[in-house]
Amino acid sequence: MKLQLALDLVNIEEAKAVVKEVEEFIDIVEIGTPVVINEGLRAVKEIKEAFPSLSVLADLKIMDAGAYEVMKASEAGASIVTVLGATNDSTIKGAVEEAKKHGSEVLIDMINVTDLEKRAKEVDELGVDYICVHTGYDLQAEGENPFEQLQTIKRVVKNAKTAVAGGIKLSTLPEVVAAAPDLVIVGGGITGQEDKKAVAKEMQQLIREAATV
Ligand SMILES: O=C([C@H](O)CO)[C@H](O)[C@H](O)COP(=O)(O)O
Repeated sequence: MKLQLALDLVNIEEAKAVVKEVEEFIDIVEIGTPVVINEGLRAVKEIKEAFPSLSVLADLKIMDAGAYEVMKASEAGASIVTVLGATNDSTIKGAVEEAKKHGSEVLIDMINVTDLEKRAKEVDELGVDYICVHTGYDLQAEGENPFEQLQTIKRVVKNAKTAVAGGIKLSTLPEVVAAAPDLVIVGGGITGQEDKKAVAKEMQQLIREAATV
């Protein structure tokens, strides 16, 4: 089980400062969609150059032009690129094929997919690397979380790795790790804390303990 730090509400310099603080406790740095909108793929490139031992995920939330956008993100240094599960199979297949050429991976974000079980089974047959349940900011604000959805994908996904994102905090992490996803994605649960290092350290500990049970 890996820990991914999601950086969403920062510029490149702020992103570097946060990663520097917690780098020893995380496996993957996510350049979040708002950062890509503000800074472009330069953010992926600069973070990868500054922290070569960490994997970088580009949260492009691709909906079309899968191959082209995966190519650009991979060239910038992304090891993982996100594509929306709500899009069509052609876009996903194009993204997967292109990622293979670059040695990168595709994470399918199932945000707002209405029939999660059906779509997860379909997407799982397309050779994707990760299937991720995700409660976005706007639904988090309405009190939703991705924990029940995680149980669903754990039950039906047979090939891909599973991931979970959306408002995960230190207090809710035990419930998440108990479901044994392959990847736990945390943004505000680390970046919004005063002592980011201490929180990231505790999160890594919980994840490691769960992996040895
Ligand atoms: O993908 C995300 C969101 O859509 C904004 O881009 C976040 O990275 C993801 O939700 C994780 O962040 P937190 O919810 O703050 O943990």
